[in-house]
Order: sequence, then structure tokens, then C-alpha cells
Amino acid sequence: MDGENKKSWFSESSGVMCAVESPADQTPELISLRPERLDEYIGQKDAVETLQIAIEAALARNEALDHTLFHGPPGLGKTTLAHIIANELGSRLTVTSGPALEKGGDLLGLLTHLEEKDVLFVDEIHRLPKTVEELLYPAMEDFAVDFIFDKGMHARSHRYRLKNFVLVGATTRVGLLSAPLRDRFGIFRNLDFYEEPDLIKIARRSALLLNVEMDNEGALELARRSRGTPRIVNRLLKRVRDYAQVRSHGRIDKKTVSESLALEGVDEIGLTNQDRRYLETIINFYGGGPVGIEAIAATIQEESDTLVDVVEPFLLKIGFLMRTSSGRKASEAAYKHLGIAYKGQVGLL
Ligand SMILES: Nc1ncnc2c1ncn2[C@@H]1O[C@H](COP(=O)(O)OP(=O)(O)OP(=O)(O)O)[C@@H](O)[C@H]1O
Repeated sequence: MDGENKKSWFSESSGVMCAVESPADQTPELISLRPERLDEYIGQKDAVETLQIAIEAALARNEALDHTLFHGPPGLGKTTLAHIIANELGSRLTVTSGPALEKGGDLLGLLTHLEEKDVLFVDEIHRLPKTVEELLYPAMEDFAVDFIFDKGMHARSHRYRLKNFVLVGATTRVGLLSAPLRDRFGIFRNLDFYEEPDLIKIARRSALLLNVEMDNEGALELARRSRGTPRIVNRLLKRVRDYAQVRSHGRIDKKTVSESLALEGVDEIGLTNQDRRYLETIINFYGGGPVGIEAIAATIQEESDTLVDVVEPFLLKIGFLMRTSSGRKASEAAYKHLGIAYKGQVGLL
């Protein structure tokens, strides 16, 4: 395959779109803010150390890395780590996602194209259809897939050997993964929200790459408003950069961050209009809760999956939300932040 253009690849048989990248030919505009090596990756110390050891050992033994699963809220760096793993191994990366693999043939098309030690990244792996997931079991465990010909008493099976590839899975809902799939991952890491010092480092690194000047207070203010999430740091940084360029002197400081993010509806602790609407719904419509997620979703006309994956994890992390067996409840801290008088638990009034 040397010398061939390996940037993208389509499974013609199944029509599944996927991207294949080798370390040398990743599209620069897509990954410009993305760390490419483990030593550039900021934070998540335990996960990084586990990977460092596993990758070094696999390279020394000239073996494929164990299959690896990353779980945690969106935007914390799961996809970035999949790219880094491929870079560190010097392997090609094939990118797909659970919902894109509708039929067994879609997955087979990908698996049979993988070379020795290639990395297959499956995002949203919890959304793989059951039939496709079952094909993955022997592929992960024995590096083989079984084709069944004919039916009933004439049924015959043929085992097709695959190259020793590395599966990297990512999910925001680890609880939805079946036990057989979960158990086939040798490395299993949770990514948690980032602490302020790491978010500041990410903001500084991205500002440097975007060639924009930012002072210490500006970086701190941006970090505080980024919901512990690198993707949000980068997104807000681009908005602040625009604002600084057009309305200010081009330099990012505390004032430009506060003013520009106020326009975006992002408050001083990073809550967005959507977060506030979610909390206000629980408090104003449902007396503070407990209330079921479907009722909240219907009231604010949002997908319940979006609320569970995107909105709730950070509100739970900062203690504004409680998930009880009878439903969601807003905490006293949430009332205080929103400036609403707290009357204690409804049931106790
Ligand atoms: N540790 C990190 N250091 C620096 N930048 C990071 C780090 N983690 C993530 N980023 C930045 O945040 C962006 C989002 O990361 P990424 O796409 O890997 O998140 P994700 O967890 O895979 O999210 P999703 O599951 O929603 O795709 C990346 O483009 C990258 O620039």
C-alpha cells in the first residue's frame, strides 16, 4: 500500500463511509488543534500512563496493542486518543461509528481491509446493532470472522483469518455496552472532566496554534467557562478570538472573554442557555423534582439522549443535579446559581 493515497476510503459493497489515515497524511485542517502524540496530550494522567506503558510494551514485543475502550462525556479527547494511539504505533487509522455500521457486511468490509496492527476506531460503539456486535466478538478475540453459507442442514461455516488489528472503541454510555463486548477490551479507561490547570494549558496551547495573543487572566477565564471540556475550550476560544479581533485590540484578556461569552450565553461557570433552561424546567415546572428525563425533554423540546449525554454529566459533576431512583432533582446550589429562592424538598413542605 506504500505510496498510495490513504486519506479516505469507501466500502463500495456496503456504501459505508470511513476514513483511513496514516500518521503522515492526516488532514491538517481537521486536526490542527488536536495533539498528535501522547506527550502533547494534556491531563488524564492515569489514562495516559496506562497507554504509554501498553504502547511501549506492544512495540517492544512487536505485537498489536490490546483492544482499548474509552468512555466518558463528549469532547474530552476520546477520538484524539485514538489518533494518538495510531500515531504512536506508526499504524494506519480507520475511523467509523456504531450507527454507520448498519449491517454485518459493513463491518466485514472494514475488517478485511485492515493490515497488521492497524487501528480501527469505532465511535459511539454502544450504538452498534446487535448482529454487527456479535461479528466483532470472534474478530476481537481470535482475529477471525465466520462466514455462514446456506441454511438449515446444509449450513456450512468458513473461518476467515484477519490481521492482528487494534480496536479502539469510544462511548458516552458505558452502561449500555453488553458484558461480552466490554469484556473483550484489554484496556478500559474512563475520561473525566478536566481540572482548571489542564484547561488553562489547553487554552494556551490552542491560542499558540491559532496565533492569537492571550494573557494569564484571559486563559483562566476561558478555562472557568469551558465546562471541564477541551472541545469547549477550543470552540469558545475561536469565538473570543473573533470578538477580540473585531471589537477589541486583537488580544485576549479577561474582559474580552467575559464580554464575548456573555454574547454566546455562556455564564461565569460555563453554563449555557440550554443548561439553564434544563435546570429552570425542573425547578419552575416540576417543583425542583424529582422528575423523569422524558418529561423534562418533552417540556423543553429536546432529545432525551442529548440531555443525558451533553447536559447532565457536567451538572452532576458540579453538584447542581441529583439523579435519584424517582427522577432528576435540582440541588440547592442550582437554585442559588440561578437566583431562585430555595424552599427545601417539596415532599417535606
Ligand atoms: N488532552 C487534550 N489536550 C489538548 N487538546 C485536547 C485534549 N483532548 C481533547 N482535545 C481537543 O478537544 C477536541 C475534542 O476532542 P475529541 O474529538 O477527541 O473528543 P471526544 O471525547 O472524542 O468527543 P466525542 O466523543 O464527542 O467525539 C479535539 O479537537 C482536541 O483539539
